[in-house]
Amino acid sequence: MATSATAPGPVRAAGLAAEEAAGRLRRVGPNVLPSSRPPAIWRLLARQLTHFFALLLWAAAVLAVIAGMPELGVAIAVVVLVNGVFAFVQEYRADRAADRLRDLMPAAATVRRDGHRLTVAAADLVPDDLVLLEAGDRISADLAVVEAHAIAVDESMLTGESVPRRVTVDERLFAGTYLVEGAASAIVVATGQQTRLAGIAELTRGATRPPSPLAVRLNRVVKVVAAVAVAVGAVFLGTAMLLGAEPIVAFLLAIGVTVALVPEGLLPTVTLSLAWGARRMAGRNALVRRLDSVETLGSVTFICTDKTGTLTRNEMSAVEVWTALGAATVRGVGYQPTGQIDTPAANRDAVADLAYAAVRASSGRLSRRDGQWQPHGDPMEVALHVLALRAGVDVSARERWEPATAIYPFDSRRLRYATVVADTLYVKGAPEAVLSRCPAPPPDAAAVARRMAGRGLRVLAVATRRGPGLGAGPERDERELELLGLVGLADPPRPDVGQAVTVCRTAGIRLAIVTGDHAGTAGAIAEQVGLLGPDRIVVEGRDLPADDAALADLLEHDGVVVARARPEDKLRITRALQARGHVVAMTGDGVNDAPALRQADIGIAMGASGSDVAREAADLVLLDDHFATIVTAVELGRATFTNIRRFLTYHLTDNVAELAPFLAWALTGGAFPLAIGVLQILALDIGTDILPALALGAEPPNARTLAGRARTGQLIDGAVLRRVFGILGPAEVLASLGAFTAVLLAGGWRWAASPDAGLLAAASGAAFTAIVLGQLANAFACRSAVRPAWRIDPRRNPLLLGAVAVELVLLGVFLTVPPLPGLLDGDLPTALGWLLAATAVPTVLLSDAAAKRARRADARP
Ligand SMILES: Nc1ncnc2c1ncn2[C@@H]1O[C@H](COP(=O)(O)OP(=O)(O)OP(=O)(O)O)[C@@H](O)[C@H]1O
Repeated sequence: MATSATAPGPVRAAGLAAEEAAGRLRRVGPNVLPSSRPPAIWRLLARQLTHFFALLLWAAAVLAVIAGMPELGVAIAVVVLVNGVFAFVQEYRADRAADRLRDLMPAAATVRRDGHRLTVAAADLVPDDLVLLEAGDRISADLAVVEAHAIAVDESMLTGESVPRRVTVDERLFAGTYLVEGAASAIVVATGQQTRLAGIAELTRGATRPPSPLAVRLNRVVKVVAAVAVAVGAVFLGTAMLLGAEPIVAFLLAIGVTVALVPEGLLPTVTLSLAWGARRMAGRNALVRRLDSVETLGSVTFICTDKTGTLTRNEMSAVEVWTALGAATVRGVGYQPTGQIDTPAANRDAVADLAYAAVRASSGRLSRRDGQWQPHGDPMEVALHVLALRAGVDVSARERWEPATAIYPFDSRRLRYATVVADTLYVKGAPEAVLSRCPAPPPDAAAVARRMAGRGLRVLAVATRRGPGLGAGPERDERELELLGLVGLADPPRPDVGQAVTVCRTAGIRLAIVTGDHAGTAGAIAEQVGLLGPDRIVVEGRDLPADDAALADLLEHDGVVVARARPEDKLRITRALQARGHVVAMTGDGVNDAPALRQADIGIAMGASGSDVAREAADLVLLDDHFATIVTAVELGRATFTNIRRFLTYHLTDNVAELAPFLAWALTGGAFPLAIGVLQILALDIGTDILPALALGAEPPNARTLAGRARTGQLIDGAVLRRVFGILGPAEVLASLGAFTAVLLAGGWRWAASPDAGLLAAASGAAFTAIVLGQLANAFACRSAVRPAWRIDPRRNPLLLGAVAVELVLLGVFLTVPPLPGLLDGDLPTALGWLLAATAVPTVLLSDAAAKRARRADARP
């Protein structure tokens, strides 16, 4: 490994003065890329009005006007316009929601200013700032390297080259790339528009995103329904011609029917409902990076979580120290450097030496600013600094006299971190990774480490080596070590993890801990939070079964702990579970976790800790790093998925009710009059139906959301189709055609006769009213797939109450406000018509409840 270091000059080492930085920021402006201006609104709208389908409809509208049916022409035009505007508004809002999500997680950078290490917003970087980088960091400006410790950068986003490039002092690092190995400090040479990335961003702007898998699936649904609509149109055309209608009139009516039945509004409604889901998740600290992850989250069946920070608080404190001279107990509060170390006097110096060595082999520090102690970097390393201060070691002073000459940063292969200071090497790391490099470790060291881990402590071994010739790289230097002792760090479990684990178990979601930590530590924490399964399986990464099927078998025992897992183990585990049909959520925070995060159905990274590389590869970022937040996100994902099914069920039922009159008319060869016309269908589709469908998309999660297994995959499955075509649709058809026929018969109509226009309009008004009222009842029925509508508290979805109120007002308008009744061919129903139309409500509610009851009875053993 190439290692080079030149100590930065005295001015550079302290970084810019804060005042100077602020002045420069005012002069050169913030370090942001020119924002990619969204395309003009009129352009987006125009796109919705001119796609292939819309153009066909425009042509049909013109034809209709020419053929002397202006009301049909206008109606078709209204459909195109309303659908276009509707799709535009929803897409626009969903895009906005996605933008806001991005803004929630601003990029940060670590700099040195006035000699202090600070975290600043990447946008505040200015030329000549001294930036401190560690493996996993995103590079936020163009930089010149002044100090390099075995660094490599991933420049694939700029050059397409996927092999990381080794970089040494004086070379350039470019904004938008990632440091994937080592540690470095570098000076900012260009920010914002001046960076190389800005030039490239200019080129790629306007590139279109590929459609998401969900969009592809939904498009399929829309296509199937559209095909049905076209078929119905064709049957209609044939029948009309057989009955002697003029071909052009028949043709246009057929187009009208087809238009009416195609659910163009479906896709945007789904998108909006995903955006709602994403917004709710963001409100609960779960940030999805793509909208369709909302839906995938709902179908997660297996969660692999790590430990530190997710199950535990990531508030480490060194509580035990062991040296060859004896044990020590550390007492103190949080990061307060005051505290006490209980140990025999003879051991004090050994403990102090160990603590100093541990801090030197770290980069995390505690520093004092404005009278406050503040942690910087890895909380575990900060805890070691606290330990050193409690042992009475003035680390900062000694560090100033003894600067590091080489650093071998921690990586998940070596499991060690080492620093060379002149003729001394300081090392800390996982006990087995350090003890194996000590020729003569104290005989009981390994046993002590195991005992500490068994109590749930994270254990580090600290060692040193003295002598000339150091600085030749970790492989050469990290040998013949002399063990200084062990440190046990406590990191208490988060309080509400236990509950979240229980929720997962009721939701049929399997769990596993996949951690880089020691088996003893991980097993103890798993036990404490109730995650360890009844079989108490704790296995190390290297002992995992070589065969993927056997690996999946092992993990299917719920609550398995995989300790000392390497990044490649995470990738294998993900693949093996996916091959079993699991939808896998996998957490990761390190640079090397990126492949596993990409492979997982839901890759989860941490917003508070963890690397930028992992966040970039993830689908979900936990702002609070908390395991319970994963469970919340899954719950909201399921709720969103259920809502999409709810309004699909609602919408398709309406289509059945709209189709039936045409089928009845066509199948009887016109002997049974057409109960509703094309314009009435349009009034239903783009009038009364829209708001309740949207309101169903906002149904809040309920107690049942997380009870039982996830329903994966299909939005429209057998259950939805049975409900639509077997229960809800027929109930509405029965009520509407029943009302229609009864009004006709009461008005003196006989089979195969043409009813007079007034009677037909009154009967048609009754049929129309029945469908609207049936849909009203249907909206409440669709709120649950298992409970009768009247068992669900209506106040839980006030939007729906508002939506049905509007629906009723619209019904009144369509029936009474001229010229609408004349245009729609539907008059105010007669008293009998009203009465029968009103039966749609109990018909829909009761048949739905009966079906739900029957299904429940079936489900019982
Ligand atoms: N900064 C460090 N310096 C030295 N050793 C470390 C450091 N961080 C971790 N280790 C050692 O490496 C082991 C693995 O750590 P790593 O951070 O890879 O685990 P992880 O998978 O992130 O753990 P978790 O699941 O707890 O988040 C630890 O148990 C510890 O012994």
